[in-house]
Amino acid sequence: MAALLLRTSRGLGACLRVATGCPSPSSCVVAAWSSARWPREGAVAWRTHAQVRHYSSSDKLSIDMDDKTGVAVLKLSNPPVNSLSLELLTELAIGLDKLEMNPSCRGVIMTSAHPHIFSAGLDVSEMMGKPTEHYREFWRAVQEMWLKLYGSSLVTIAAINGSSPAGGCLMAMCCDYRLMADNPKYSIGLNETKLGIVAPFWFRDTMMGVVGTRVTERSLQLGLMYSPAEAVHVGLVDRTVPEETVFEEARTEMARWLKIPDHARQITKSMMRKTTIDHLLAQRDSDISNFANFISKDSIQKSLTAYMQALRQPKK
Ligand SMILES: CCCCCCC/C=C/C(=O)SCCNC(=O)CCNC(=O)[C@H](O)C(C)(C)COP(=O)(O)OP(=O)(O)OC[C@H]1O[C@@H](n2cnc3c(N)ncnc32)[C@H](O)[C@@H]1OP(=O)(O)O
Repeated sequence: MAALLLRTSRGLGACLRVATGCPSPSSCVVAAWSSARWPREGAVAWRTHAQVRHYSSSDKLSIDMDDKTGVAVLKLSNPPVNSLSLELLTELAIGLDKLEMNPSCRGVIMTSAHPHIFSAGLDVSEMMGKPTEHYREFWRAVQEMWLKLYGSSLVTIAAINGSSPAGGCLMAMCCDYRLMADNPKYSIGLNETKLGIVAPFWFRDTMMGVVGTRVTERSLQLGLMYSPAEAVHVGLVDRTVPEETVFEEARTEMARWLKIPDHARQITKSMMRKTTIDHLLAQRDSDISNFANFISKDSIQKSLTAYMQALRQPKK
């Protein structure tokens, strides 16, 4: 059974389907894993160094897979602030898919190649002054990235080595465990309301799964950004570590998680996340339409413009 599960794993959906004997992807967890886009041969350059394989199809993302340990390191590398553009989101989904399909991969550490910023969240320029079709395509890519990361059957650990607002916080919350550099200058949280926009239900559900209903309600309404210490206090981050040790601590934590038999951990993870994933899958198209309608409104475009202008002002 264990071997069968491991060999057939294609994200949490397949994992629970095999475990429960459910034949129909549509009635199970993650039906939307797109095999049509997998593998994208030709777009991916492979380099081999001993047991570490590097692959990426973009300079905005690097993925190093160590066949010996079964651990991949996924580094966001989209200067200046690792904002999640359509291109980066697409590469992330493809990269996660690739790791999911790699039988020697058991865990992923997600981190940033840039010091001080984990990710600034969604690229606001993708949500401003564009045609509706672009908004639809962008939002589908945001959903896809979330489905792949939140629905991953691998152990996922966020090594948060800098600030992580909004979509950056969402990515970290999708992971199984979060370590953050203890630098008080950094902050993390879902600050959408401060931009005059509203985090959708699946952002909310992801946060509720991490910190519970009350903290989520307060955090979302006020668009709260937490310092690393505060984030630990509310449970948004599991622990803080000295800045220079974030990555090594993530490796040590990963080793702990990998001691658990994959099939048991995967089925448990799937059980915990199934309802949330199903919720988005059932409403995927209407969620895209909602986003495109909402973001196209003049009042929302004005809010985003004002927010970006304020961001460009010299910092006090
Ligand atoms: C039904 C409707 C649903 C709608 C839901 C939408 C959900 C949205 C989710 C999101 O993720 S929205 C994005 C929210 N992100 C933020 O609010 C972060 C804003 N950025 C910052 O707070 C800071 O930039 C930083 C990340 C803390 C880094 O600070 P630092 O001082 O190091 O750099 P800056 O000088 O501020 O920025 C450099 C450069 O980058 C631009 N920039 C920053 N963030 C973004 C971004 N998210 N998207 C696009 N561009 C960004 C910033 O404007 C600067 O540009 P230039 O001035 O150099 O041109």
